[in-house]
Amino acid sequence: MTSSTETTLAELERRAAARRDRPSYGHDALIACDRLVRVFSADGVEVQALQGLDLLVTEGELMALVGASGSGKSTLMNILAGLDVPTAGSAKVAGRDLLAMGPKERLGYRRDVVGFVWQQTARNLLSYLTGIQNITLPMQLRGRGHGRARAERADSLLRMLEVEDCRDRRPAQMSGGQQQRVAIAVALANNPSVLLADEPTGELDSATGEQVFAAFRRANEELGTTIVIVTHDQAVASEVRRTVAIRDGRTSSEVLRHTEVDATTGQESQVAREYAMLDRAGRLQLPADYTEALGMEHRVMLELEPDHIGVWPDTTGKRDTREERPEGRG
Ligand SMILES: Nc1ncnc2c1ncn2[C@@H]1O[C@H](COP(=O)(O)OP(=O)(O)OP(=O)(O)O)[C@@H](O)[C@H]1O
Repeated sequence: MTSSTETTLAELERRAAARRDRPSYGHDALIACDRLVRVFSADGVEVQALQGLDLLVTEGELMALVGASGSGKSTLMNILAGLDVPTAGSAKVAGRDLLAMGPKERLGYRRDVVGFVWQQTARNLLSYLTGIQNITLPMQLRGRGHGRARAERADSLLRMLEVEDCRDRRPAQMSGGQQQRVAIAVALANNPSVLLADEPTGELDSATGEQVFAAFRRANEELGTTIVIVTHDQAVASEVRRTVAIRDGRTSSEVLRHTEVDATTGQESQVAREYAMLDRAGRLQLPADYTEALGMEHRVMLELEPDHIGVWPDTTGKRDTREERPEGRG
């Protein structure tokens, strides 16, 4: 064996060891979806609702999920809510493996780990119970604490979300926005690690939607609850620090926002930047308007630069065609 081969072997061993010791994907995330797949079969036709979706959400985040109709948002939310099981891949929430849970664990997961708020208010609240009864019910079902402690927690949630006046009213006696804020209190009753909301402002006018979003923000800031909101509402999507877009069952891009303070004037401004997603296999989805603008399809040329990677349209085929084209034809 030559010395250069020995070096190569030693180097390979070193790399293999480094790979083994590397922390697993999403080890420090509260929600970790890894190559998540969900296939539905209906009338012999298969629909791939999720096609290898990767998503990491850190504890304490308040983030939005956006995407065209049919892109897979609700499918993902149902999986995270423990209501549906993925076909393949992995999904972990607060250390629970959503593919490995049995029916009993799944029930416990839905009761203790996640809370949800749906678009349809009727799905969130029981019509024959008052606000406070709706909020204490999940605590009662969990069987922890005494009546007074439960009522105290419910009252503090009603106060925090500014709907104390709905305490003794039934849902029909509340406005749509109040119903959604009481629904947030119900979802928070058992102090879940994650609060999931699917189009929670979908049926509300923009001013009311803003109040409901403010209630989510308060829950996130005061209780530290991690919140994922699926929304078509641009106002909601632009007010969170992180918006993840789903396209064709995969996360396709992300917008991150932060506040910058002008050093001279001291004025604050919101800065938003869009990122493309690089999956674990190194695949990158380029925005369709970029690839179309440069006529990129099938193949692109890549070049590694010290601080970036250049992507160029592949001109080989075009040049060949031009060269082969008989004279006088274009
Ligand atoms: N139970 C099901 N059986 C068959 N196909 C389904 C089922 N649920 C969802 N799908 C299909 O999976 C794809 C993703 O649907 P999903 O509801 O997750 O999209 P979405 O992004 O939430 O859309 P919307 O914004 O309209 O709610 C769609 O093509 C949908 O028709």
